[in-house]
Order: sequence, then structure tokens, then C-alpha cells
Amino acid sequence: MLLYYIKKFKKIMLLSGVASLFTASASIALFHMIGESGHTGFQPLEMVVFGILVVFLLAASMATSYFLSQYSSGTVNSVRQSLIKRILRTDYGLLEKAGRARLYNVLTNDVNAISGALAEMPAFIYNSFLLIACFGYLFVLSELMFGILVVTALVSFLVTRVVMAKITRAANTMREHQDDVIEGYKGILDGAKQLTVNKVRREHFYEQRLQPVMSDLRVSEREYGFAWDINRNISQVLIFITLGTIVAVNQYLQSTELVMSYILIVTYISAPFGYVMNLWQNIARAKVSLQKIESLQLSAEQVEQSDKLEAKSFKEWDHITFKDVSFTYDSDGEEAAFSLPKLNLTLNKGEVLFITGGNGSGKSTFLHLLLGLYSPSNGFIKVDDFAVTESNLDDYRSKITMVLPDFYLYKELLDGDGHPVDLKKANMLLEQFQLSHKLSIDQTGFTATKFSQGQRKRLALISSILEDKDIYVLDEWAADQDPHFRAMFYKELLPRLKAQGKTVIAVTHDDKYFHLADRHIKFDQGNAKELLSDQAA
Ligand SMILES: Nc1ncnc2c1ncn2[C@@H]1O[C@H](COP(=O)(O)OP(=O)(O)OP(=O)(O)O)[C@@H](O)[C@H]1O
Repeated sequence: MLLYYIKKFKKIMLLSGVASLFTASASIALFHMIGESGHTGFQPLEMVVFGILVVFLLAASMATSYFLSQYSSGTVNSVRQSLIKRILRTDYGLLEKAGRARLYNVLTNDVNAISGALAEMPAFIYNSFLLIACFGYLFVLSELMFGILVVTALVSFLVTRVVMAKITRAANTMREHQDDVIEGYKGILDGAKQLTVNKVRREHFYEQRLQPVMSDLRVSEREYGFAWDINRNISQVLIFITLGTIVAVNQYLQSTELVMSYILIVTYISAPFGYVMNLWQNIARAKVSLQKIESLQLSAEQVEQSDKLEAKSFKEWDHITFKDVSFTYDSDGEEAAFSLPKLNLTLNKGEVLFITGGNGSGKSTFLHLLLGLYSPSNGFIKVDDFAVTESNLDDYRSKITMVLPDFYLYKELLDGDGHPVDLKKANMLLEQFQLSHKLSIDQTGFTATKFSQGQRKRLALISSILEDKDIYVLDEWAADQDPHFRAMFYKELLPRLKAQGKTVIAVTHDDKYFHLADRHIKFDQGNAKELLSDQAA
């Protein structure tokens, strides 16, 4: 994946490479002039040449910086976009398994780690050119001293490689602890009200949940940083050993100018050399982040266009059939996972179907299967004669609109084809749902954002109605409504939707209105049973 981004930005990398080459050449030319003229001083012409070289160096290094910044911002954005696309395309079941905290960590820490390593690439090229040019120049000056330098560089490289195993281990542990800390942050944000009101809970949460994971993270960060410090310290000591050796061998070479040139250049390249070595640190972190992302099994960035279900037959669909559909959650090892065993069910177009059952009986799990959010473990779902498969899933889902308990209220209101909604119809619905005094709707969506829970749900339903889809999946929509809207939902809205030929599948606990459904399916420990109208009421 790192290579993919390097290739994607090869043009700008090439440009920064060329600019780096000019910078390195100008630096060497300046070193050469200083070395040659150090003892005699500059002649007037040399001063002019020196001045031109300085200006050239400034221009080349500024061009390098410009290309570097272009590249850096480009890669960060590109990594972020690609990950977001992958997450958006990933099967919901996998995202649910990964959990919000891990995904959030991927989008923040991992994106930064990967893009950070990539952003260093042109600077790596720049510094590498500089090193190659300086090494070449030092070789021309003295083969013996060059030999000493090469030995030092090799030792430094080997030390880095040895320390690297420890660094990679530390980076892995650090990354695991970051997930735990983000999970803790989620507890702070999602539970802000409970933590504010309940002092005991707040202190317990801080001391027992947050502090231990933060302390684990601190330990792993310290180990990670310490490993790098060892590496950096050894490299620094090696520079002094090199300089000392150069001075020591001077008794054989007897050339102060040569030694001075060497010391000047070795000191000058110690920073780029350290930089090139340190890049391994970023690569180590990026690799861990890449492994993390791969472990989430996100979808590819580009996926094949989904097959259309036969448009004609689907438009004129008649029923959706669950044929021997079973589903089992992944077990977390502690207790047996919940299952929906062999579900055989037919949902007919144009009917109002109530789904009832006790808490944990499997109603929402069934809806997730119906919505194509979960895939059946066995069996299949059919629309008339067409089996719903991965390739036509998007097309199948496009017929459904929904309001689930954990809905997100998107401010933009769109019809089923993604176009702005009919404003007249939207405003009429606002009137009906008594929201027109709270907000207004225009081409970009609705304006106000502060609603009560019941009002939010009404707005979510309006948004759903405006999508004008065939099938409505509503999970306990009326639960947060006052008696007036509850009655309106069951007695006015559902019959109106039915009259328009819509199919409504609604999870409900409102036994007062059970008789208003065309059909009634009751779940009990995962088993679905259709109740006759006299049983349902
Ligand atoms: N993501 C999940 N992973 C594992 N088990 C789950 C998951 N979601 C739900 N379950 C389990 O599946 C069972 C059925 O849950 P489901 O949400 O379908 O029930 P429900 O009938 O909708 O309940 P409620 O009326 O409380 O909303 C529960 O025992 C629950 O613990």
C-alpha cells in the first residue's frame, strides 16, 4: 500500500528528486570552494561564483520544500480519502465487529502514521541525494577517510536494524493500547451526562477504566521512544568516533585542510544521515497501522459496479421471501451467540406488517437481515424469483427506507434518486408533523438542529417519506412519540402509506394498536411465529 501511494505521486516525487539533486550539487560545490579557498581567501571572481551558488542553493532548496509540501498534503488527503471510501464500502457486519473506537483510531492515528511515513519520502530522497553527493565528494578527497566513514555508516545501519525488532514490537503494543484509550474517550463523550451527574461513576470510570489504559499506553510509548533514543544516541556517539578517527589518521596524511573539509562535511551530513536512519521509525509505525487496517478486512477502494436486479421485475415485485434463513452472531467466547434459526417468511407488497416480541427476541436482528446489513449464515432472501446476492445488494437496498433507533439525522433531504426533494411536499409534511414552527426546509436541507428526541424521530420519518421508497422499515418509531403522534402514526400515517402501495415493516410494542396491522409476526428467542388477527389483538 505504501508503494501504491508512492507511485500515485510519482510526478511530484520526481520533481522534488530533481530539485534535491540541484540542492545537493550546489552544497557540494560550496563545500568544494570553501575547502579549496579556505587558506587563501576568495578572489573577486570566486566571491561572485560563491554568491551565485548560494542563491542557486536557496532557490533549489525552496523548490524542494515547495514540492515536499505539495506531496505531503496530497498524500495525507489521499490516504484519508481512500480509507473513508473503503469504510463506506465495507459490509456493515464487519464495521460493527470492528467497533467505533477502532475505526476512529484508524481514521485518526493510522491515517496520520501512514501519511506521515509517506510524507517523508521526498525528504528521504532529498537527504539521500545529499548523502550520496557528499559521500562521493569525500571519496574523491580521501579514500582512506571515506573507508572510515563507510564503516561508521554500516555500523550505524546495523544498530538501527537490530533495534528495529524492539521498535516494531513496541509500536505494535502501543497501537493496541491506543485502541483501549480511544474506547475510554468514547465512554467520556457518549456518557457525558451520566458522568457529570454521577460523581461516583465519574471517579470510578476515571480511576478504573481510563487510568489503567492510559498508564499502559504511557509505558508502551516510553518503551517505543526509549528504543529510538538508544538508536539516536549510538548514532551520535558514532559520529564522534568517526571524527576522532579522522583526526587520528591525520598523522599519516598530514593534511589539515583535508581533515577540516572532512570534519565540516561529516558534521554537515550527520543531520541528513540521522534523518534517513530515523525514517525507519516512521515506516515501522506505518507498517503496524497498515496491518491494523488490513485486520479490519475493509472493502477495496474500487469495487465492481453492482449488477442491477432485473429492473422491470423488481419494480413490479410482489413479495420478499426468507427461505430457510438462519443467522448466528460471532461468539465472543464467553457465552453462546444468539441465533435466528431457519426463518421461512414471505412479506407481500403493500401490506403493513408488525413485528413484536420481548427484548432480545431477535426483532432487530431480523430487520438487519431484511435490510441487507447482515448476510444470512444459511438460506437466502429472494425478491420474487431473484435471490439477493452480494452483487445486487445495493439495488435491493435501494428499494428500502428506514428509521432505526440509532439513526443519524442527515441535514440534507434527498429523494430516492439522490435529488433535492420536492419542497412543497416537504413543507406539507412539516405541517402534518407539527414541525413547521421549529425549522424550515430549503434546497440544501433543513436548518435548525436542536430538537427533542420525539421531534428528531419525526424529522427522520419525514426524511424517509421524502425518499419515496417502496418499503418502510421502522424500528419502534412511535416509542418516543406523545399519545397524539403515536395515534397519528398508527391510525393515519400507516393507512396512508398502505394506500400508496407502500410496504411497512414496523417493530412495535404498542399492543393497543396491534389490530391495525395486516399481519403480525411475533419473535420469541429467535423463532418467528405469525399470529392470526384474533391472537394479535
Ligand atoms: N452485534 C451483536 N453481536 C452479538 N450479539 C448480538 C448483537 N446484537 C444483538 N445481539 C444479541 O442478539 C439477541 C437479539 O437481539 P435483538 O437486538 O435482535 O433483539 P430485539 O428483539 O430487537 O430486542 P429489543 O426489543 O430489546 O430491541 C440479543 O440476545 C442480543 O444480545
